[in-house]
Amino acid sequence: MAEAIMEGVIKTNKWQANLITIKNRSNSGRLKELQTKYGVIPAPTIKKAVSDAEIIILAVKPKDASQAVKSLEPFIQKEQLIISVMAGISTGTITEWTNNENPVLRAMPNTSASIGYSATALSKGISASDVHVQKAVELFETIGTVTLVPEDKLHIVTGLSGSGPAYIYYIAEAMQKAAEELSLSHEEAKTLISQTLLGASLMLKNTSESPIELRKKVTSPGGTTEAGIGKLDQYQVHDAFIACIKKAVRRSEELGNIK
Ligand SMILES: NC(=O)C1=CN([C@@H]2O[C@H](COP(=O)(O)OP(=O)(O)OC[C@H]3O[C@@H](n4cnc5c(N)ncnc54)[C@H](OP(=O)(O)O)[C@@H]3O)[C@@H](O)[C@H]2O)C=CC1
Ligand SMILES: O=C(O)[C@@H]1CCC=N1
Repeated sequence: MAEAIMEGVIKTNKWQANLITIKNRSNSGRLKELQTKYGVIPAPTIKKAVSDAEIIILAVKPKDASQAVKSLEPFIQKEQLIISVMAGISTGTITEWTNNENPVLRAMPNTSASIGYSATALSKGISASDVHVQKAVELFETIGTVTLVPEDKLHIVTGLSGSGPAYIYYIAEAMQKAAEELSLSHEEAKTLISQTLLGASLMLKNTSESPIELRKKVTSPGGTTEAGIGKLDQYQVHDAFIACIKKAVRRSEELGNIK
């Protein structure tokens, strides 16, 4: 996720790559690769990574979060803005782990950040001000849209739009498999599927019509769409998607209980 954010941000030319410092746990080859690809600067130590930063972005897996965030504690300076993209983990927990009163915000972007199309939601912790929120909005608007939500809604956002690209890729995988089984070439199928998803997405975004209205327009009585959707209904795909999102939301809540 950190790569998707840095790729998107650098592409806009609003943020210089050589002002972005990166640090991971142990994979130095990966840091070198990112340096070569984007011109960002690997930090040899956590101290170096943190000390001069205006904004610290936390993007480790929730299972590693406690150890990673606590390791920053000795080096964090007053006024540094901390932004976490970690699923589930609250601003309150991050404040506890860093043992200071620094402003903490949470962002839930998605991997479409790498091409400037993230749907990011932002929430602020109690020590963050509107000025901090504005700074984060400016940052995340370089990689897509930003929606401000109260922190207790971030679990929902995580299950919906944080994980969301994967649900769409799951559908795309099935469409691709069907097309190839039915003898379209890989490239023919890919072009048709990606443009279909893009067009449908732009229709949702740019018209005032609801998904159900748009779907009805495609569905001629007695036609192919009706036959196809009948099969989806038979497999209860609609209900399965609702269950999928609710399950992902619950998982975000569980991740938030990590100590
Ligand atoms: N992937 C996604 O679509 C999204 C992910 N997120 C959130 O982003 C976070 C990262 O997810 P993702 O990018 O998929 O995970 P990755 O496994 O790809 O990246 C995690 C990174 O954390 C580093 N790391 C682990 N422990 C430490 C530590 N103690 N100190 C410094 N660095 C450490 C790892 O370094 P090393 O490789 O050296 O171990 C690795 O570079 C998660 O919290 C997730 O919830 C949010 C929105 C979307
Ligand atoms: O799968 C995950 O836990 C992360 C959070 C949202 C998307 N990926």
